[in-house]
Amino acid sequence: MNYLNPDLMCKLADVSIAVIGAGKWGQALQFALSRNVTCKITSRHTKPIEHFVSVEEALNCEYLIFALPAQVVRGWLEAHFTFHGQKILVAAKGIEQGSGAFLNEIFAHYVPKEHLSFLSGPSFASEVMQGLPTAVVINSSNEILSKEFASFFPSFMKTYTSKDVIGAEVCGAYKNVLAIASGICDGLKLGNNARASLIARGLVEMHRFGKYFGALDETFLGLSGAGDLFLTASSTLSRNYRVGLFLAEGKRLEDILLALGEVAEGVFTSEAICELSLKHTIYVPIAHEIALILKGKEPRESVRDLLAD
Ligand SMILES: NC(=O)C1=CN([C@@H]2O[C@H](COP(=O)(O)OP(=O)(O)OC[C@H]3O[C@@H](n4cnc5c(N)ncnc54)[C@H](O)[C@@H]3O)[C@@H](O)[C@H]2O)C=CC1
Ligand SMILES: O=C(CO)COP(=O)(O)O
Repeated sequence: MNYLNPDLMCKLADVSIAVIGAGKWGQALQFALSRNVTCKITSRHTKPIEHFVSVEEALNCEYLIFALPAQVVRGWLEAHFTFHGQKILVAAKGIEQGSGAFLNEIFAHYVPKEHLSFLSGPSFASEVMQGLPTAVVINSSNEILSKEFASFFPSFMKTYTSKDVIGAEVCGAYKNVLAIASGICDGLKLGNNARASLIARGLVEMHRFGKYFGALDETFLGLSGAGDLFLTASSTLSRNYRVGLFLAEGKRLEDILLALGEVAEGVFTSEAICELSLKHTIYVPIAHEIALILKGKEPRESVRDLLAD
């Protein structure tokens, strides 16, 4: 039961909101928000979900939550989206392959900054679907927008707000690559010392990368950075961690992704990070080795190279 004040409860009754993307995260967000508001949802394929609507009907809502894989966001916006004042919460985590574009840069072509916010923090969809305690951050240059979206979330999801959009984006995207690395470490049975060292050095690397783009130090110490990294790099609930496990076992990436049946954003973001690090001369040894492993390098060779580095 959510004990919101009566005034807010009245306002919530009138909220017009839709989730774009009915994958694991989209459905989990709809489930959570439905504690407080009537939340519509849409997807490219019709699904037997309550309040499932057409893309057109969803886009007519005042508040939109984008839970699409990061690599398809630009194409989806180009094909479907016209701005007419909607307020946006981007729930995807990733950096676009090829362009190296952050999601805030992609959305900026379609939506003014003051209508844009970004969701970050340690939040497995499967645990949100169970109503387990979760803490997330809503990041926007427009604090009023962040607080509006925060007011829609149920009491089991504690929401913080921050203005460090780029920091949240870097953390959400980079931790997926580090989760693959952690899965490889465990798949090779290198031990707890190795995994802890890898995660710690990964945090340093993610911070170095983020600082280049103007991210704030505290973001890396909080829920968006350390929180989401510790979660994703230490659990088989993480798709990215599982990709790492299976790579260490010698499975082919195509077979891993086919069997996974869900997106593993780190596979695509690792290449984007390497493209950006090359362009801006940023030292990213772990992300570099993950990109090489995804292209076929032997994981044990990468471990030797990282230890020798
Ligand atoms: N699953 C989780 O625990 C969390 C996921 N996220 C992020 O949310 C985003 C979505 O992830 P999930 O929902 O877990 O992935 P998913 O693999 O469960 O679902 C992806 C959805 O996108 C749809 N899709 C794929 N290509 C499309 C296209 N070209 N056009 C339209 N729809 C398309 C698929 O049909 C599917 O419904 C990712 O960026 C992920 O990192 C963030 C936090 C938690
Ligand atoms: O972002 C997530 C948890 O915060 C989900 O991680 P995976 O995409 O690795 O499952």
